[in-house]
Amino acid sequence: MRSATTVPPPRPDEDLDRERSLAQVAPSSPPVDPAAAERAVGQLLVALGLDPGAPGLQDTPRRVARAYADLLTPEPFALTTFPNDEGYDELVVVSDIPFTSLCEHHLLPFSGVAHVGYLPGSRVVGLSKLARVVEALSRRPQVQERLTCQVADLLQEALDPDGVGVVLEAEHTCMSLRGVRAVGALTRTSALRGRVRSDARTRAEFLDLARRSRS
Ligand SMILES: Nc1nc2c(ncn2[C@@H]2O[C@H](COP(=O)(O)OP(=O)(O)OP(=O)(O)O)[C@@H](O)[C@H]2O)c(=O)[nH]1
Ligand SMILES: [Zn+2]
Repeated sequence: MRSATTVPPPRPDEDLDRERSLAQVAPSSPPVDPAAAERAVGQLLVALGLDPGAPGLQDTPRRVARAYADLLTPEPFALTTFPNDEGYDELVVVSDIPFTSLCEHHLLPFSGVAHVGYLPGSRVVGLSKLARVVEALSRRPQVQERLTCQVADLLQEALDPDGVGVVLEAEHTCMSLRGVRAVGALTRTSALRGRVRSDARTRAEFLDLARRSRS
């Protein structure tokens, strides 16, 4: 049986608990105010010594406001799960999930790939939803460590699997385009939960699968 909102086993009060925990980990942010954002970008141009009336810059406030609205607006989705009828009890790993997030210190993008795996309990999750979780949590001001933990915690809470593993590899443009200008420097973070963390064999297997990714 397909389920778009809940994870087993079905206990009457449990569905509500899980939905609540999902909302806590991934709360929807207030909507962007496009007109206010556009005005603010216009003021920023002036403060930076630029002429917002110059031919090439006339539409820039609107474009920049829309670009940031895009980067900060996650696409809603349902975390569809299915009963684990086959009793599948090995790791499921989706690797090389591309993502882009916004560094909360500079509001510059950091981007790379995520490797997300879990050890199923009584339900399995739709594979695309692993990528959607990464995407949804990326579209907010972040630091890479928090994003990594939020992906792991959301899956652990919503799916109640035997374990979760998340590895993120990203390049931060705040560190490559400006400042120290360390072009190509890659930051790797990981968050392991349940048996993926506590069981040495499972942990090693997950990290090996994540390492064997294309990147
Ligand atoms: N831990 C962590 N640090 C980050 C992340 N994104 C950016 N930073 C760092 O946040 C720090 C902010 O440091 P500040 O000294 O306040 O800012 P800054 O003067 O612009 O620093 P520089 O980048 O060194 O020029 C920098 O070291 C960034 O590299 C992240 O995802 N995780
Ligand atoms: Zn930054």
